[in-house]
Amino acid sequence: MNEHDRELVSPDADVDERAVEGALRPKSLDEFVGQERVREQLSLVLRSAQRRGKAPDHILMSGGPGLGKTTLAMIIAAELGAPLRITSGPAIERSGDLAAVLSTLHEGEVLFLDEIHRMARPAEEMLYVAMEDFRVDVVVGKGPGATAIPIDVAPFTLVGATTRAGMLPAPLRDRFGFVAHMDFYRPDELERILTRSAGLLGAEIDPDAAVEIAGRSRGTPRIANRLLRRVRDYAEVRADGRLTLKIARAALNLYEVDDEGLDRLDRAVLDALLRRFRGGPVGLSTLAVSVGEEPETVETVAEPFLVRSGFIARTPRGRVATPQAWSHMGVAPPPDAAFGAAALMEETEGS
Ligand SMILES: Nc1ncnc2c1ncn2[C@@H]1O[C@H](COP(=O)(O)OP(=O)(O)OP(=O)(O)O)[C@@H](O)[C@H]1O
Repeated sequence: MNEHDRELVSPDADVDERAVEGALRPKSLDEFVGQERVREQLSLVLRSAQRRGKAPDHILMSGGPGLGKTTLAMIIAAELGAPLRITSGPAIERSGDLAAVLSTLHEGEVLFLDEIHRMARPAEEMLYVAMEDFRVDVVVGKGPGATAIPIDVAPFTLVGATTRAGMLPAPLRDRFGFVAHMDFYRPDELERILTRSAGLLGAEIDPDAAVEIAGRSRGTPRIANRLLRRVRDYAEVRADGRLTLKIARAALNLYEVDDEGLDRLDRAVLDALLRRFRGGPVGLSTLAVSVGEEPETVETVAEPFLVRSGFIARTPRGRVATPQAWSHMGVAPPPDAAFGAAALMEETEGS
């Protein structure tokens, strides 16, 4: 499996793709599809702050990649009519990097800090103070002669994004006034996103083609938009440019993304688990060797979605196929296998 194959259903994006995505981003809360609860809560937070004429509380967004965190941060700034500064945890290696950003913020500015859980520890402590007291203490000198020089920070709103809210230290988490949990999208929401995106790309899409693409998009707008672009390419080269159900199916079958959104690696893992290991339990390394991949690749790339969608269960004795896996792959389970999986899952839940 090469990188290119994998990109199609990966929730992550590289720089080039992010540039393409820019054109498809909703610009206001009204245009933002789905995540109803988050939208409503956020709209209240923003409106009440505007009424009071103050910068809103700091906002934390948690959820997987490609669910719209960056898009929402841009929308927050736009709704407030405030400038937006974007940085990320990995870009802040020292507290000085953060001090440079904080000390140059303008009043009311929105600071978007992506992957906030990956920020260096000393910077994290500086951020607590800035969030609460709008001040940074810059330490000058070393050893006993070191002094902290306080610098005022203009009142700002921090919008932090993380794929792992659990990894944030409690003092940091507690300084956010509002936490938005971003969920995976329902198929009907993805259909709306696809129809809107097709319009922006200047392509005509039939409703049943949108349903088809949505079903294979793993609940993630980024993947939906990516599959849409591939189907559009196919429609332009092999047909008259219209995105019909037939074209959508043909294109996605060509790219080997099946009707559950599984790609070649996902299916290879399931196939080995079912046929070679009779549905498991089997250890991760053994399973990985049998599909010619590193255990880490199977664990981080294929497994999360297979587990999330209920094809694989992790048990103390190894990976086990669920009845859904047998039926999706069209393989008849040996008499003891399906029940073995159910029993092991119960064992896990009970333990
Ligand atoms: N609710 C939505 N409605 C319409 N389009 C959306 C929505 N959410 C995301 N998108 C689209 O999906 C793509 C990815 O969104 P975005 O970059 O905001 O995700 P992200 O959660 O910030 O991902 P990452 O964590 O990888 O940065 C963008 O093109 C965006 O326009």
